[in-house]
Amino acid sequence: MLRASSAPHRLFRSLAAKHGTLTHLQLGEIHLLIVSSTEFAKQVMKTHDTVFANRPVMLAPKELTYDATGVVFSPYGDYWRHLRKICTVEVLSARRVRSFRSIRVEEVTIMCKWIASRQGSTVNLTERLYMSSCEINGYEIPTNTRVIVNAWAMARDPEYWNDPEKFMPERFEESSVDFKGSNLEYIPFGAGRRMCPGMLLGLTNMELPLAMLLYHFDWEIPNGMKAEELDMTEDLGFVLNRKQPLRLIPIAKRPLRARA
Ligand code: HEM
Repeated sequence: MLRASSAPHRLFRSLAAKHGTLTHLQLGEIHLLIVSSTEFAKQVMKTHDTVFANRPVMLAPKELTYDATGVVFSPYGDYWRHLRKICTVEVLSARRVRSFRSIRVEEVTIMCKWIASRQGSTVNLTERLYMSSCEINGYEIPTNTRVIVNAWAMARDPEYWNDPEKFMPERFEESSVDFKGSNLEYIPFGAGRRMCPGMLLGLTNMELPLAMLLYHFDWEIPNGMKAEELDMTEDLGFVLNRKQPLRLIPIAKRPLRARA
């Protein structure tokens, strides 16, 4: 298990294939419940949402976030509810996200100008674009069990997806599945009470740069490599990253106009 710790999402998926999509692990005194199917994720994130909305007390967040007093790591309760309200109503509301539009456009234009100045040479895109106890299915889940919902595995479940490992964005064109937490087979922003409150800001900050990069440039893979040959190895950090940076060659397609 320790050897597989750089890809726990893969390890947990293979454990699920062998032992079932609700797996209990005991690591010393810590109970860990790994949920790898939409059916059980629904129990955790919808049916028993309040029970699982808590966060474990962990050393790193305590040290790094002023005794876990931020919204991400604070325990479920009145204090978290208060912070969450400030986040959704004041900091991350649609009105607030819209109000930063001009800054967003300015920043993305600066990035595109930089890319245009590197036309024909290879640019590193990954660097540049960072932009209480309860019962489930007859099993008694002890208090303080830590739950990991393997959203990565669920988004690749052949029961829900055709050709699940294939990058095929067009699969969403005719589909009613969205990413806002109601379809548990696809939950990049989580689901339930602790779902990401920054979804709108995150999406807005992704959509504009992506649209401008595709509108103004064509992109070529260096060294005559084919798309299938790109190294897609994953690297686990706070989120799942590419191990090798994405290096592509920008070819200017439509000129960037100066904005007022
Ligand atoms: C594409 C970008 C983003 C993705 C994919 C993402 C994804 C997530 C996920 C999966 C969670 C955990 C949800 C759960 O436990 O069910 C989360 C929580 C959270 N996210 Fe995001 N997020 C993004 C952008 C942002 C941004 C831009 C902000 C704010 C500036 C933000 C603030 C938060 C906060 C505060 C929480 C904790 C909420 C709580 O515990 O109540 N996120 N995010």
